[in-house]
Amino acid sequence: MLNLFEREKLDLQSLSPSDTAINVEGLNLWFGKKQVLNDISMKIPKHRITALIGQSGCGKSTLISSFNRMNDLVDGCRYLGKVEIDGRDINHSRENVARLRASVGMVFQRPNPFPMSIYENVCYGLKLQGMSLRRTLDDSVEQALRDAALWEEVKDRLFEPANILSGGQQQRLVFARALALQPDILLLDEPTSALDPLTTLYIEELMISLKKRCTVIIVTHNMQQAARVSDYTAFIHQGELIEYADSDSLFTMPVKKQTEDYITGRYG
Ligand SMILES: Nc1ncnc2c1ncn2[C@@H]1O[C@H](COP(=O)(O)OP(=O)(O)OP(=O)(O)O)[C@@H](O)[C@H]1O
Repeated sequence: MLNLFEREKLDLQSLSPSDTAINVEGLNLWFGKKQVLNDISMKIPKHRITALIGQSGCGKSTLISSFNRMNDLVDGCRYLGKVEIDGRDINHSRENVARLRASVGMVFQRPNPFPMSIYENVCYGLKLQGMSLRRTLDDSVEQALRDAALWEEVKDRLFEPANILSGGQQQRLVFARALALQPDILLLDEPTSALDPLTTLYIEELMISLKKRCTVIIVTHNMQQAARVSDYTAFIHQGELIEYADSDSLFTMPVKKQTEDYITGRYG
């Protein structure tokens, strides 16, 4: 059931620009004096799910946060190297960061609905973008909630506070909030680690269905999850990209010993 959108394997080394969602070239990143990312180069394919795995503190969240410049919010952060989206260097001083963050959405580990109604949560970003027509907002909210598989559960209480929802419902609400902006890329930072197994399955199916319309990048500590949902997996160790391959190969025939040790639970 989960492999509905299986496609041919792409050669990650020679991805064409039209197949590339994000092109990372020689990315180094420091928080103060501490180097957290070390010369990372990788091309992330469009309309696929790419998983980032690795020990706690290896730099996974920092790496995905460099895809929508969330690290800009951290004092003392500096970087060298390139992150290109649609051929644009997103770190260029002329980059419109608000527009970047709308097209590269992010969902975090813990559901973080805003302290407002379910409806207002979903249309928050749309209103910021200037959408004000009630009818258009209503349609967008309904569509985003349907896309996040939450509509049926909330359609009769859209104007109630979002915090009355269960944890799993709140996480789907956060997905709806990101999806309402029709992102090209969705960054998911351990999106199911606070959820029960059934809701996790729900969210995994949602991720797979999202591939049709956007590129999904997921940070996960759950190896089974990475193997189940992702097309490609990158293993990161102490800020370095150790191995990056299609998930079938990486999980069944890892090339590097460090990858094998990690996926077999010998460390981490
Ligand atoms: N805001 C920050 N200021 C300073 N150091 C930071 C900051 N955020 C992260 N770091 C450090 O950068 C390194 C990488 O952290 P990061 O959160 O990217 O790792 P991770 O692989 O996502 O870890 P986890 O799996 O535990 O979430 C860690 O050593 C962490 O302490």
